[in-house]
Amino acid sequence: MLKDKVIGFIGAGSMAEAMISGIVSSEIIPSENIVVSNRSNKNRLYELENKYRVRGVMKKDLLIEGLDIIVLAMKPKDIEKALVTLKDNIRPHQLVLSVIAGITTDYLEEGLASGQPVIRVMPNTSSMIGESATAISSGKYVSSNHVIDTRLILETIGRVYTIDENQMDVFTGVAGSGPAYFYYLMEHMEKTAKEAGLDEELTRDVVAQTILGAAKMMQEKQEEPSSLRKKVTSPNGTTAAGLEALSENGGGTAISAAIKGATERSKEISAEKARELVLY
Ligand SMILES: NC(=O)C1=CN([C@@H]2O[C@H](COP(=O)(O)OP(=O)(O)OC[C@H]3O[C@@H](n4cnc5c(N)ncnc54)[C@H](OP(=O)(O)O)[C@@H]3O)[C@@H](O)[C@H]2O)C=CC1
Ligand SMILES: O=C(O)[C@@H]1CCC=N1
Repeated sequence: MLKDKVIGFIGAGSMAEAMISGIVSSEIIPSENIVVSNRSNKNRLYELENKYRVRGVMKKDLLIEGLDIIVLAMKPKDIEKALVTLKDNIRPHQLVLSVIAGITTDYLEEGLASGQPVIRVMPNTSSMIGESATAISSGKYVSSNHVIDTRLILETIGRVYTIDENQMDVFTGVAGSGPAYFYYLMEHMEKTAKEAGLDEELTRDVVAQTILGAAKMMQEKQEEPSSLRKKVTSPNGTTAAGLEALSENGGGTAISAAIKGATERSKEISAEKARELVLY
């Protein structure tokens, strides 16, 4: 039973918190069965303990043996050292979920004891409110029960998609990094509206509600975005003028470039790590 399992987050940053927040509010795993750890920032562990009633433990005191599910939630640069410690303590039945961008299941399987079940996961920070778009790809040693448990956990933080691992880089570019593009867009919408005299508090709400409404229209009406866009755009109207300015200023190209840039960075991290493995 999932509620009897102990889940340990190695890494106590924004992504770990976003996932913990979603999991704790769903009560699928009791908060006393959730452990979170880092290497140096004790205050951060106190903060998470107080907010979510989980257990905060410094890395050196973390009993890996006591965990059923281990979530790797550190930056890519820190994974190599983390694997060295894990390899000595991990047991074959323990399931490893990695949310680290660019880190492949091959890399993790290589770095851990042979036959370790590993699932690569790409959530986003909307996990915090149960609205993540999360992808999963299984490694070679994962059973169907591992996938069932993983999906049950991740469904508490939003929608879950099973994809081939070769699509993980672009998924990361679209959905892992995606919220940041919308925040950037919102920053610019807010700034421009404020400069034109719209009330600041009102603007914040209006911008968020406009994006939320557009996203829900896509989900609920199951219509192509281009078709929805056309319905907003009256001939010779305000939207046509707005879209023309957007296109003239490289709006579409900029969005594609953002996704391609993030996708390439994910591929680059995988390649860097694969090279390190060869040298090791
Ligand atoms: N933020 C996001 O939107 C998303 C992030 N991700 C992925 O999640 C991962 C974490 O990102 P994010 O939360 O933003 O990063 P943060 O920098 O906020 O957090 C990283 C955490 O890892 C800890 N850490 C590093 N090495 C170790 C170790 N060996 N043992 C225990 N703790 C360790 C750090 O604390 P200390 O230094 O004290 O050890 C820190 O708490 C990244 O790999 C990223 O690719 C994936 C999807 C979305
Ligand atoms: O910026 C990053 O590398 C991480 C991965 C996806 C979102 N944040």
